[in-house]
Amino acid sequence: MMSSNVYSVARVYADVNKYKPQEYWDYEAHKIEWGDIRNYEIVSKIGRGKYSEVFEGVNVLNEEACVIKVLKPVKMKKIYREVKILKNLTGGPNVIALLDIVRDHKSKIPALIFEQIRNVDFRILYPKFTIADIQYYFTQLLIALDFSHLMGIMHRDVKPQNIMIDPQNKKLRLIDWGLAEFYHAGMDYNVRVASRYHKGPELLINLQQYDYSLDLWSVGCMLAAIIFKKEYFFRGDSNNDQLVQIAKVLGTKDLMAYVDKYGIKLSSEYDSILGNYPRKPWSSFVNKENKHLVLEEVVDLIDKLLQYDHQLRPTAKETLEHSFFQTSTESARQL
Ligand SMILES: Nc1ncnc2c1ncn2[C@@H]1O[C@H](COP(=O)(O)OP(=O)(O)OP(=O)(O)O)[C@@H](O)[C@H]1O
Repeated sequence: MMSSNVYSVARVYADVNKYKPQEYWDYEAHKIEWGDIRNYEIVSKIGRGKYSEVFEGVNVLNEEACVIKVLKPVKMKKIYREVKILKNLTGGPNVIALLDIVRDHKSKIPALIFEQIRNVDFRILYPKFTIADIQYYFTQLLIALDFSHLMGIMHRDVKPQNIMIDPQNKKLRLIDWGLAEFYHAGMDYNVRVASRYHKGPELLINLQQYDYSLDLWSVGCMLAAIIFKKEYFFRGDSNNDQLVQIAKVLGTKDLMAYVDKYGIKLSSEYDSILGNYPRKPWSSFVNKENKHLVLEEVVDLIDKLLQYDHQLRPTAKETLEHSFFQTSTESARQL
């Protein structure tokens, strides 16, 4: 919904959809061209998400492996949105490629056919990362995000589970565009997006005019988790507690300044739980296990990404230009 009170607009790519033809972003008008379901066979089950069941499959025409994402019954509008966004982004760097869309004759249940990535689970992969691996894979992720933002699309669910990495081929693909949305300046968006540990403060304070910078918060959460060797960096046990966990690190004072800057009134549910937390220095997270990863430059980048104020976070492109990605492991200094 377009708001009559515009209080926040993206610093970059704010007008891209304004200059694209309506059929680019008007996903409800999109007509799906259905492929032939007989071209695909299920091989085995890989995963189950909130919105789908995912299988490894094969294209029987060319014997090529693929992934079959069978959608659970949700609003057709959400399916149209995911398909339109995938069609707009397929072929872009490090974005999962949508190969076909089919549906079951009887049930009419749709399935999306994707390229298959030989993913290694992040709980196995990330703990083994060297600084060079972190630089390489975050570069690949940021390239995908900058491309998607340039195309007027926020992902809104960046998290390890949605980043497929095939370490043998050093291939990274950003998947699951099911929560992604077109950005229109001045639009009020639903804050019930992203998964809890990667939700930006804007979502938790109910600031609806958020933008691409939401994805950079999630990137910051992932980077901090890997560098400081925690499975998740902010781990709340409810949405409200998620903001408390953030405030325990970034402090309550800056949170209040953020809320005031955009004229947001904090929900009274926070009154009793937010406390008066001081800012924690990043050095307090350093320990024996992680200190070889905690370089000055990467801490500076984490500090810039994990800012309450979404407008102050670096963009995907600015992040790519950060000195961390120019640092060689030999010359780097630990914090
Ligand atoms: N192209 C792919 N290659 C390899 N594995 C994939 C691919 N696409 C999906 N998967 C696997 O299937 C899981 C679920 O896929 P996806 O995230 O698209 O579905 P979802 O229903 O939206 O999930 P969620 O509810 O977790 O957001 C992924 O986390 C991943 O493990």
